[in-house]
Amino acid sequence: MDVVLNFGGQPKSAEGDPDPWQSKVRPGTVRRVLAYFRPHIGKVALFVLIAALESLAVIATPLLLMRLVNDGILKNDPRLVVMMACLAAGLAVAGGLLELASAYISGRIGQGVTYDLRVQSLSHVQRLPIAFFTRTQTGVLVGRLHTELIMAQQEFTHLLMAATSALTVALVLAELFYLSWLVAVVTLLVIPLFIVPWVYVGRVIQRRTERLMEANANLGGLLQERFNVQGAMLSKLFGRPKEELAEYADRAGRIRTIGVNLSVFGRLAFVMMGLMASLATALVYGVGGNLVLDGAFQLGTLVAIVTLLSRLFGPMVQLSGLQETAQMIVVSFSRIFELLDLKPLIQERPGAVGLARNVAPDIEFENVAFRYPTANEVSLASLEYVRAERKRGETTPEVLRGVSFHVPAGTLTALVGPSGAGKSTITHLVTRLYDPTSGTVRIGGHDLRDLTFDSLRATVGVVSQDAYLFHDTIRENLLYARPTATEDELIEACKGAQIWDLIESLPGGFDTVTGDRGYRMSGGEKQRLAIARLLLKEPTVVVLDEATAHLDSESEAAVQRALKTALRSRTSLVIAHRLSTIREADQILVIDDGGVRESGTHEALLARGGLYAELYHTQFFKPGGNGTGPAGDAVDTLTYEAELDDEPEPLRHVVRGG
Ligand SMILES: Nc1ncnc2c1ncn2[C@@H]1O[C@H](COP(=O)(O)OP(=O)(O)OP(=O)(O)O)[C@@H](O)[C@H]1O
Repeated sequence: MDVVLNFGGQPKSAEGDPDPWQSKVRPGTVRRVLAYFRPHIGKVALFVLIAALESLAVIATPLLLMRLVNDGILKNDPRLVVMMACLAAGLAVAGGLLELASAYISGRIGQGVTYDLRVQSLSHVQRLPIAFFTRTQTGVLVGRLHTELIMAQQEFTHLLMAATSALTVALVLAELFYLSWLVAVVTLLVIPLFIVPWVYVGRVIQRRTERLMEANANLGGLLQERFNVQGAMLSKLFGRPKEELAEYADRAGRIRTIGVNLSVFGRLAFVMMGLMASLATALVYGVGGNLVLDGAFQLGTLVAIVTLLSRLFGPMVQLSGLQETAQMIVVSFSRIFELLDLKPLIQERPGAVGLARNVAPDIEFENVAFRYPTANEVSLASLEYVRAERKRGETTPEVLRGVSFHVPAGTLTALVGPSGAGKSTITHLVTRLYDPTSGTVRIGGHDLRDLTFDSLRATVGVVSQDAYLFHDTIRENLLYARPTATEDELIEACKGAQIWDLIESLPGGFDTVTGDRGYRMSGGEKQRLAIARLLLKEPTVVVLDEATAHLDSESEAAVQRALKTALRSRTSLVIAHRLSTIREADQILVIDDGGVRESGTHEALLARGGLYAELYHTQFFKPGGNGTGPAGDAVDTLTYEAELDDEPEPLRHVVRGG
C-alpha cells in the first residue's frame, strides 16, 4: 500500500528535499501495524462475537414486530401482542448491553495498542542522542507522541465500528430480500442517492478535522515556545507584543474559520442523516403501502421493513468511510514507525563493563576528532521546523581535531579558550552525549564505549552553567539525583552546597516549588541547588561549566565554597571563567580552534607568554574592570580568594583531595 497524505499548511521544503510533511507509507507497514494487534487477538475474537450478536439483535426486532402486527393485532391475540412487545423490549435492552460491551472491548483493544506504542516510542525517544533533541522542535515531537497517537486510536475505534457495520448491513439486506425483494431492490437503487452526498460531506469533515488538529498543534507549539519562562522573557525584553499578538491572532483566526466551517458541515451531516431516514421511510411507506393494499404482503411486514431500514443507514454511512479510516490508521502508525526507526547513535555495547565506584578515575583523550552529526544522521525532517538547511550528502565541520590530554585521578583541569573553541564539546564527550568521530576517550583506562550507561552516569556528575530545575519542589528536584536519600542526607548535601540556610528560611522549606525551569530561584541559588544534587549523586568525576553570569559577591562566595565541597577528592574538568578556579587548577588546557593549543599551570603558561597570557590579560585580569562579566572577574574573584583564604582548608588542598 502506497499512501501519501499531506498534513497540510506547512511551509514548503528546500529544493531537492522531499517534503517531510508528506508521509509516504513504506511497504510492509500494514503487516507491521497488524503485528501490534497480535497480543490482543483474544479480545478481537470476542469483539467479533459480540458484533455478531449485536447484528442478530438488530435483525430479530423487526421480525418480532412483524409477528406482533400480523399474528397479534390483525388476528386479535392480545397475549401474543404483549409477549412480542416484551421480547422486543428485552432485545432492545440486550442490544444496548451488547453495544456497551463492544465499546468496552474495542476501547480495550484500541487503548491497549496505543499504550504499547506509546511506551515503546517513549522508551525509544529516551535512548535517542542529545543531537536529536537539539534539532527537534519540542512541540512537534510532543504532538507526534501524543496527539497523533490519540488520533490513530480514534480512527482505530471507527475501524472496528465499521467492521461491525459490515456484518449488520449484510444481515439487514438479506432480511430485506427475505421480506420483500421488490422493496429491497428499490432500497438498493435509492440508497446511493443518499450515501454519495453523505460520503462527500464526511470527507470534508474529516479533512477539516485534520486541519483543525494541525492548526491547534501549531498554536500550541507557538504558545509552548513563547510562554516558557525563557521565551516570555525574550519576548518582553525585545518588546514585540504587537507582532506576537498578531501572530497568535492569525493562528487563532485559522482555528476560528475551520471551526465555523466544521460546525456547519457537522450540522449538515446530521440534517442529512435525519432527512435520509425520513425520505426513505416515506418512500417505503409509499411503495410498501401499495403492496399491502395489493395483498403482496401484510401490514406487519411493512412495519418490519420500515424498522429494518432505520437500522440500515447508520451502519452504511460508517461502512462508506472504511477505506479512508484504514488509510488514516496506516499513515498515523507509519509516522510513529518513522520515529521508532531512528537508530540511537549512542548505544551500550553488548558486554559493556561497569567502573569501580568510590575511586576517582583518570580521564584521557587520545587523538580525538569530532564533528557534530548531520540532521540526516540524527533527526527527522518532519520534526524540525526550519528545514531549509537539510541537503543530501550534507556534512558538518570538524569541531575537534587531534585532541590529546590526560587528567590524573583526583585533580582539577581547567579548560579555557575563546568562545566557540570547543570547550563544551570536550565536556560533552566525557559525558558520552556524543561519541568521538575518531580517537578515544577513556575514563579509568576504559574506552567510554565499553562502559555501561549506568556506570558512566553514576561516575560522572555535571553542573552546567544554567542549572536546569524541574517545575517541582526543591525536595523532588534533589531526590532526582538519589531517590532513596533521607531527610538528613538532603540537609547534609544542602549544607555542603551552601544552600541550606536559604532553604531553611523559606516558609515551605524543601517543599517550596522552584518555578518553571527554576526561574523562581536566583542564578547563584540554582547553581548551588545543582551542586547539592551533585553531592547527593556522589560522582567521582565532575564536569563543571562555571557560570559566566555575574553573581553578587555573596552568592559568588557561597558558590565557590559549595564548589570546594563538590570538587573534593574528585577528578574534575571545569570550563573555567573565574580566575580563582584557573589559578587553583592542577592543569590548564588552552583550547583554540578545536585543539589543545597550550597546557600547563597558571604560572608556567603566563611565563610562556602565549595565548593563555593573552587571554589572561584581555579576559581574566583587567585591573579597573567595571565588575561585570568575565573582564571584571579578576577583581571580584580576588576578593573572594581573600574570603576563601579565611577558610580552615585552602582550596588547593581540597582540590587535590588532601
Ligand atoms: N549541537 C551542535 N551542533 C552543531 N554544532 C555545534 C553544536 N554545539 C556547538 N557547535 C559548534 O561547535 C563549535 C564549538 O562549540 P563549543 O560549544 O564547544 O565552544 P565553546 O568553546 O564551549 O564556546 P563558549 O565558550 O562560547 O561556550 C562551535 O563552532 C559551535 O558552533
